[in-house]
Amino acid sequence: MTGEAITTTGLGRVFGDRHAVRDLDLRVPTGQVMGLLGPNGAGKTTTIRMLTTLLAPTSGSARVAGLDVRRYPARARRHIGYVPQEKGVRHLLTGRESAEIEADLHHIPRRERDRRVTEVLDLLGLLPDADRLVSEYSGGLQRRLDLACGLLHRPDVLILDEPTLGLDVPSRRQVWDHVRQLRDGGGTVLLATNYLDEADALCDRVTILDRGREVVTGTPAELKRKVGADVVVVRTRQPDRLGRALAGLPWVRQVKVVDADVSVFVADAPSALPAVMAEARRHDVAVLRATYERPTLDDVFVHFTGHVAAGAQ
Ligand SMILES: Nc1ncnc2c1ncn2[C@@H]1O[C@H](COP(=O)(O)OP(=O)(O)OP(=O)(O)O)[C@@H](O)[C@H]1O
Repeated sequence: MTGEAITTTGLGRVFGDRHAVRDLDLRVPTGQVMGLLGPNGAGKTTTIRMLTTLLAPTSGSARVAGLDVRRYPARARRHIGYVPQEKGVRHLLTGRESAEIEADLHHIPRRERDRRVTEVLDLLGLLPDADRLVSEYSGGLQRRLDLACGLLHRPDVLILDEPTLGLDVPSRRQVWDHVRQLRDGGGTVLLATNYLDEADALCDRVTILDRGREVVTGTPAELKRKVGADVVVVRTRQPDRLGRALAGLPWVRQVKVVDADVSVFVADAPSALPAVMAEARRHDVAVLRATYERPTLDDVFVHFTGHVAAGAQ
């Protein structure tokens, strides 16, 4: 599959007089991980339900793997692996049995089934636990089993709703590693998340939704650049001398001196830091400490939505 794995055009859904999703133009290139971010009620799940053919749009259109989801829902579903927020309870089954049932739902023939089940369990590192009851699984294992089940029919596009909700840090990182592995193997992933560190670590691009509308789309780095500059902060006993030396240099956007700290606003802090240090040396300024700060995706989120993300710790 080449080009765009997911394309929506003016996609919308109304419930009564409430616009859950409005006029959404989403483009997810093949082979990328795309994040859908937004405060609670922003329309992430509604978007995902329309893309996975579970909910009919009230306006616009959506194509997944080149197939219009309204016109060809069954064909589109064959290309989509969907892992919802809450999977059905299957505590009385082993991991392997759960995957087998899922394979049956996809009408995978018996002989092929056993091979595929072993393949996906292996891919997610679940073979050692395959024959234990799911009721004995940790949250992280359960989530990896959900992912495994989403991959059984070898979908081109994987759609995940809050893939690491409620998981501890090591389990979250494991899930991230698996998502990256899928992307590196050529797969496309769309995921909704409330965790901005997750979006930053995992997503090639993100779209922020608010009240059903797209607010902004870009790579995490592009979005951070949109909200502001990086800052190099230098602590020194001669802050005014350093401030004067730096002000007016072409690569310095702004200098602020507060007590012993000189804050230097620049486009890219890691590359500006050595230049700041060189200026300090040239003007005989002794540096006590130098650090830098970059805007985070949390800053981006607040900037564009005016809300703090629900998943922010
Ligand atoms: N079946 C429904 N009937 C009526 N309103 C709905 C329905 N589903 C969603 N909504 C409304 O649509 C809006 C978007 O909801 P949605 O679940 O898509 O948001 P979300 O971004 O996924 O939020 P969360 O992070 O809380 O899951 C909300 O105002 C919600 O109340």
